[in-house]
Amino acid sequence: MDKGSTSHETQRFGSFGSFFRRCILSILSIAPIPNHIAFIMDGNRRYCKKKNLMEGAGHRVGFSALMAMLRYCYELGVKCVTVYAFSIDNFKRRPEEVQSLMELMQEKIEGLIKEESIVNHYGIRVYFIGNLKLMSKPVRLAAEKAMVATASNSRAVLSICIAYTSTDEIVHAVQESCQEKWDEIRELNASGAGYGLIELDGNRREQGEHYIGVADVEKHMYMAVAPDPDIIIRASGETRLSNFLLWQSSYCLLYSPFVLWPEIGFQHLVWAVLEFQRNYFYLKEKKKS
Ligand SMILES: CC(C)=CCC/C(C)=C/CC/C(C)=C/COP(=O)(O)OP(=O)(O)O
Repeated sequence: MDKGSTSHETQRFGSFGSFFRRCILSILSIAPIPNHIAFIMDGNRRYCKKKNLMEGAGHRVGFSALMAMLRYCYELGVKCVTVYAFSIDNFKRRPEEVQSLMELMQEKIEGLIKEESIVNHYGIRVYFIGNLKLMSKPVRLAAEKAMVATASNSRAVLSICIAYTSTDEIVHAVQESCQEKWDEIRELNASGAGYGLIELDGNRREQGEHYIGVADVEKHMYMAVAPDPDIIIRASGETRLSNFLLWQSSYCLLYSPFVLWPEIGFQHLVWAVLEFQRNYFYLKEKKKS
């Protein structure tokens, strides 16, 4: 078991933690459980200031909070968890801060695939989502290694968004869709079938009609590895999405507890899930209409 998660939990619940948690999780399981929860881990630097810690310590405690949260989610039966770990905009921070985050990330990603890690304990397949070539080489290599090492895990999914923004994801998916269509057209023309833009998919189209549909773009999204999230939990009370899962969050519940990410706990997950359950049938109807 990940040491970080154990200490985080012990601080919160003491020795009754595990039993108490299991009771609550069983009660919650009576109603529908969200399939996919996404987290915006906001407030790590503010935590550092609040506790007078050295710069960077907040992100370390934040990682422990994440490990504990993953455990609660997977014990509850949530199949997919997504976390916003590093946005493309975060590259604008001071070089020392970016460097320190890269080092932390490399260390923690390497830790994720160790035998005793939470990932192996729960059979989690890990995906790194985003424009990975923007990350430092050691982080990119660690991320690729973790994806390969966990590729046969099938009980749950963890998507870690790094060098990610939604707008970048959408632009990338549109570009890929255009490229795919263009390749199809070229192939058809080369085969001598005499097709062109107008008759690519067998239907005649008027000029100005579009060839790229929602499904084409969706298929090329980085986040195509998971269904749309049911809940986004953003720590620190902020209600902005900050360029996170914009395409995927139309029918998703946004829950923003007034707590800094390193201080987030089991109780915040419980409230978010209760809120989801309270809105379950309403949201289901909304998705249909
Ligand atoms: C491998 C892995 C998943 C590592 C994750 C490590 C981790 C907790 C990263 C969080 C990074 C980040 C920029 C959080 C936002 O808080 P902030 O720094 O913007 O703090 P603030 O909101 O107080 O300014």
